[in-house]
Amino acid sequence: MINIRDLTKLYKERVVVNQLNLQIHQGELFALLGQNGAGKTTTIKMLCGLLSPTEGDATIDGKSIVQNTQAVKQVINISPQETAVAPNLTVYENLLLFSQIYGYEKEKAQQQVYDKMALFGLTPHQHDKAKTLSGGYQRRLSVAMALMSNPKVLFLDEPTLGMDIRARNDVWNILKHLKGHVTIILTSHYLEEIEALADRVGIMHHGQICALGTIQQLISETGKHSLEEVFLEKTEEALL
Ligand SMILES: Nc1ncnc2c1ncn2[C@@H]1O[C@H](COP(=O)(O)OP(=O)(O)OP(=O)(O)O)[C@@H](O)[C@H]1O
Repeated sequence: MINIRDLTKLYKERVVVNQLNLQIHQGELFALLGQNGAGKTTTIKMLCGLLSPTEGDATIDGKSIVQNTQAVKQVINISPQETAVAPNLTVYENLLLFSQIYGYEKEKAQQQVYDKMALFGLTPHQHDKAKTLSGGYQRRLSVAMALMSNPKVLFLDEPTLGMDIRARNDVWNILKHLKGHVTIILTSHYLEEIEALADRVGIMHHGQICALGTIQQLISETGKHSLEEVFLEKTEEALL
């Protein structure tokens, strides 16, 4: 579904993503894990067509992110780190706007909005302006909006940042429902989130994937006891 080949990004002379090679399968929930600055968001932005790679390419559903960015944008969607809701529109209006942007007829659009509000527990807040929602509810709305286009591939950059335990649990349950139907690439610093959701994990360090596999594989390959121990070993810096 996603085939990344030698994907590279330089900011001035600084290499931020370094000849990344990775395949992500259809319907898989793939977690990208890495320290601050490892290159996760930059990778996601390139895959979404928001940033041009310096070198390399990737195909999504057979379409090149370099040659065919518009076609890629038709099959993907993203819930970015910075929540992308229109602050002065209500929950209902935000969702309806997105549904209509994606070209759904009014009746179909309204039905989609009601479905997504129910799925995300947003119905009681449908008349609230987005700016009055708590951070956790804004994230829920942002993820719901990303699903309005019924994407084949969904990128979620730290989807549960700032959510309380129940809100996080609700989003996890939604993502578990989507697994197998939508290919999901998720970044998160919460290891328990990755343990709960991910089919496979890629640990990113200095712009490269330094470990790849299921959590069980990573644990048994390294002889460690937990994903946290694996992560700490793989991202350890040499002491000067
Ligand atoms: N527009 C930019 N210009 C210059 N450097 C940038 C730019 N955007 C990101 N960087 C740098 O690229 C590196 C990788 O950033 P990126 O946001 O991809 O990391 P990340 O793994 O997503 O980190 P985090 O976990 O903190 O979100 C960082 O050192 C960052 O400072």
